[in-house]
Amino acid sequence: MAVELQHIKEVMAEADCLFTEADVEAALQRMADDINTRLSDSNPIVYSVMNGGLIISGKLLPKLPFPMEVGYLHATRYRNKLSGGELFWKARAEHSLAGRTVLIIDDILDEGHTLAAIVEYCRDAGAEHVYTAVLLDKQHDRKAYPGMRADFTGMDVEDRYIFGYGLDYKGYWRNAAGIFALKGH
Ligand SMILES: O=P(O)(O)OC[C@H]1O[C@H](OP(=O)(O)OP(=O)(O)O)[C@H](O)[C@@H]1O
Ligand code: HPA
Repeated sequence: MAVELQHIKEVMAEADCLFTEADVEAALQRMADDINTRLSDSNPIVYSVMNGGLIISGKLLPKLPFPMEVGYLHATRYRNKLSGGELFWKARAEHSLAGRTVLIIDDILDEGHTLAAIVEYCRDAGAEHVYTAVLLDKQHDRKAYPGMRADFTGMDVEDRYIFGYGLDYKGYWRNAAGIFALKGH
C-alpha cells in the first residue's frame, strides 16, 4: 500500500526530538576517537549495514584516518515495519574475511538479532576479530542475549520507535538531521 506523503509529513511534525544534530555529531566524534584508539593498527575491513548504516558510516569513516577497506552488507528484518521479523540477507561480504579484523557499522542495536547474525556470519567466514559500532542502543530487556552491547556505542536511547540519521519510518526520514521518536510509540 502506498504511504501517504501527508502522513509522512505529519509524523515528523508530531515527533519528539530526542537528540539534535549537534548531539549526534558529538556522539560520532566520541565513537571515532574510541575506534581510532583501538583499531588504527588493525587494517580492518569496515562494513556498513544497509540501509540504516549508510548515513552513520558516511559521517564516521572520514573521522578515521587510518588504512582500511570499506564495503557493505545488506541484512534487514524490519522491512518498513515497526517491529522486526526474520532476518533477510540481501548482500553478503565480497572480501575474504579469513584472518581479518572486521568492523560492522549500523545505526541501532535494538533487539540485536541483526548484529548477532552478522557477527556470527563474519566469524563463520574466518574473521579473526569482529567489532561492532552503533550510533544508538535502545534500552529494554528484549536483547538477543542478556547484556548485549556493541563494542562502540554513540548513545543510549529510550524504548520508543526511532527515526532519523539512517533510521526510517516506513522507508522515510532516514535523512532527518536528528534522532526523533514517533508520537505515541
Ligand atoms: O537490533 P535489531 O532489532 O535486529 O534491529 C536493528 C536493525 O534494524 C534496522 O534495520 P532494518 O531491518 O529496519 O533494515 P533497514 O536498515 O534497511 O531499515 C537497523 O538498521 C538495524 O540493522
Ligand atoms: O526504532 C527503530 N526505528 C527504525 N528502525 C529500527 N530498526 C530497529 N529498531 C528501529
